[in-house]
Amino acid sequence: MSNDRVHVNVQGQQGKPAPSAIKLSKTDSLKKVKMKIAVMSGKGGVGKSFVTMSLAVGFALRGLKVGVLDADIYGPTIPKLLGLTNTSLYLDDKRQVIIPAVGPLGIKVVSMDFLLPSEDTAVVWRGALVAKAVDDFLSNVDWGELDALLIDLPPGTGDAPLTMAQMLSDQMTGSVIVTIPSDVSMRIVKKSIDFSKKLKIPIIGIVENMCCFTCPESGKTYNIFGRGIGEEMAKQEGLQFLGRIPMDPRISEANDAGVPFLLKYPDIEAAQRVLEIVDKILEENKDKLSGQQRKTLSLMKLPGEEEDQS
Ligand SMILES: Nc1ncnc2c1ncn2[C@@H]1O[C@H](COP(=O)(O)OP(=O)(O)OP(=O)(O)O)[C@@H](O)[C@H]1O
Repeated sequence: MSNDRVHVNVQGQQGKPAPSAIKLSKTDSLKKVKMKIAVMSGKGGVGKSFVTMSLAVGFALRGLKVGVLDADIYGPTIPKLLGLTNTSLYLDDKRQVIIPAVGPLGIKVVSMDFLLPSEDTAVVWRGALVAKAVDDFLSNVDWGELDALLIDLPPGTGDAPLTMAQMLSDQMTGSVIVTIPSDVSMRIVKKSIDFSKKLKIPIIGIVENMCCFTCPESGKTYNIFGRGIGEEMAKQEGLQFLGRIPMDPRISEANDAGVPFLLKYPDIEAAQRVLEIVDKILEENKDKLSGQQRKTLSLMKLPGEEEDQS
């Protein structure tokens, strides 16, 4: 990587700038990745990164080899959500490629967060530098063989997500659009749909996060932001509605602790909803995963104890 601020560990030596003469191309780097899914949202704070991380964990629980590219350069949160703080990327000096960090269930992760000197450092780059950093990530990371790579795009439809989506558009399998069911958010979702269409990224579907909250004491469900708006919007736009994920304090607690809630609280409703979304995406993309042996991992079992389903 050419920018001074971008440092990686070179064979364990922290802080040494990586050489710029890197050999892979974007196409090479992603060649062995079967499904490339961009996760986007029209506005910040709707849980896009949480959904990205949960889909990654869900795919891994289904036996897929998974990677996550945290392209949310200005607010990278994937490492935190996967308990990968204080982790660095490594450069394979011989092959001149970046080796992703490895999180729970073997999920490979590359994030700008690994390259910042501290958690509180703000990235203040303009679009061109951001594009360069993401291009470096896309071209120089050795993802190896992956069934699914999830790309957490920056929120909105401005300069940063546009630059990244443009760079990726010819490579993408599709996009997943995340929203909350408020009227305001749904108006903004229309922009994401338009954005994806203009960039010719096929839209896999819409996920409604924080759809509702069920009070543990009364069992009563409250639709805090609104009801059914995501599904309605999907219908109007002729898109697949992938599902809704409830709000649950155990999710934020697990997120803050850096433990995927799917692993910590596998039997809560939100976990079932996420796995339903995962299964819909897998069903829709089964042609890309052909040859992949489908596994079902019981959430009550530890990873590795799963049984193959033929
Ligand atoms: N279903 C949920 N239940 C409880 N908490 C949630 C849920 N979804 C997300 N959160 C919490 O909401 C906050 C925002 O989530 P997240 O960082 O994923 O949003 P984002 O859309 O990626 O934000 P930005 O786009 O601004 O980076 C986090 O603290 C996360 O733990």
